[in-house]
Amino acid sequence: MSKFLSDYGALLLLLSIVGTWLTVDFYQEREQIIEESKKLAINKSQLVGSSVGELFLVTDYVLRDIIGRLDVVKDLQLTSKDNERNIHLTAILSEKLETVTGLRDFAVLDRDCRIVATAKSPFIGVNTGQHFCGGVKVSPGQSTHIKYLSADQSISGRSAVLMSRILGTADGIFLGGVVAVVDLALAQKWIEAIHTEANDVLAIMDADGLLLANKPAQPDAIGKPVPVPMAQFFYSRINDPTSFINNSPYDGRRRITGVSKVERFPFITIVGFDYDRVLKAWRYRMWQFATGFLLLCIFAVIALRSHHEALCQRERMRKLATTDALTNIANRRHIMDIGNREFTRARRYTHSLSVLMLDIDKFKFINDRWGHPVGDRVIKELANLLTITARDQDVSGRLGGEEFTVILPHTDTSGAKIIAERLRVVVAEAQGVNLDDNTIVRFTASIGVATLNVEDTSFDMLLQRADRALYKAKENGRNRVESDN
Ligand SMILES: Nc1nc2c(ncn2[C@@H]2O[C@H](COP(=O)(O)OP(=O)(O)OP(=O)(O)O)[C@@H](O)[C@H]2O)c(=O)[nH]1
Repeated sequence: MSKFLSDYGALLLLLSIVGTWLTVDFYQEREQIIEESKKLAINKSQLVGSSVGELFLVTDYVLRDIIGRLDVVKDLQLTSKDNERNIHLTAILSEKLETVTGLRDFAVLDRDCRIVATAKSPFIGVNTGQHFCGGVKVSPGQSTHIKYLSADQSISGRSAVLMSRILGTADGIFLGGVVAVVDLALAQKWIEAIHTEANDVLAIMDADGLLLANKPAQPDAIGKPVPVPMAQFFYSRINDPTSFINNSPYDGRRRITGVSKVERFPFITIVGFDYDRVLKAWRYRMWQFATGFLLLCIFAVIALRSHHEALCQRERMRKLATTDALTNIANRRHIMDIGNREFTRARRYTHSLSVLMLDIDKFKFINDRWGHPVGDRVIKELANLLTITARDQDVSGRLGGEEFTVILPHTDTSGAKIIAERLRVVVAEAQGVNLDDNTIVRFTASIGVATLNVEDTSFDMLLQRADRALYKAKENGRNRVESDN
């Protein structure tokens, strides 16, 4: 596994970088979509607000117009007996009522807040009991007041928004005024006509936090306080339009909500976009990418694993083909390949090249005395000694039986003899092979040395000369080094 990681770590790292980059990119895109939706929700709430404002602006103009036509002394002290003036006033109010859609009635109030004339309703003489009545100080000159009236507060028994334009003296004494009764059903109808996507919401709230109209319609909630978190955006607490993500207090759905004040009038408009719908396309794309990326990762890991397996298999085959099974050093074919390559190179670049031929002395005796398995152990031990004694650039191999060779690149005769002698000593002085009965089988080796000369036409020839030198070493008493040069 660790080899797999080290071989393919770069690719896996690249995959994790791409994965991280995709995650960050998707996260940023999601944030951007939410931010844009927040802005859009604010814009839409302002748009709704400006339409609401327009309705009240028109009403306000009409109220101003009516108040301009009033005779403060006569009209605001009118009694039901003053029939002629009453008819005249009713005519004005009725005519004006025609000009604005969504108004239920107009009423003129006297200084005691009693209705002295109306366009339609029969409530003459009734005290409206508005908040500016009852001797409280009002603004000097004309001022506008808006108030939601629930069905049980209303003299008509129907909920409405009262828009009043009143007159005050310079000392703030209420002189009377005109009231427009705005039909909330119209606001509800009007808000329902605004296009919304599935699960989006629209709402209008008054300055006291009461719900005036909403989409989808919830008649039971109209005129009641809006629950948190919308309620925290009561008129007096916000100035600038604001947006947030919340779970609706009505249906529990998560929404991106924009809230803004209606300009000049005490209303708040709320627009909520369904969170899931806003992010639907993004989520779809994210899952597409995530699935694609996951499949790519799985595919990459499978492909890399099989590639890795193939490489390991090839490496195993190569080792099997080039390594001697008993000793784990180069086998005859491999050492001959290396020898041929070194021979060509030495010839071409006129380097020196030497070979050693080793043979365990009296090996037949070892086999006969202790058996073949012990003989094998001796062969393995010699291979081990060769490996640890040879220099990095030297290559040892087993030619067969108890015969070994060591190829010494860039090594002349004297150097080769020194190495051979060192090897001979190492073998002769080695611990030997320790048997179960504590018998120690020691052994020696004879070594033939040959160094490349001009007459050698192949590596094989060089090896034959080393073999001749080995034969000489055997003849001269074994456990010795002889050279053919
Ligand atoms: N245990 C074991 N013996 C082997 C292997 N290959 C060859 N032999 C034996 O090695 C012995 C080689 O002996 P010889 O070539 O006669 O020479 P020697 O006894 O080593 O005598 P000198 O080389 O003259 O010192 C033979 O008995 C072979 O059977 C092997 O892989 N394992």
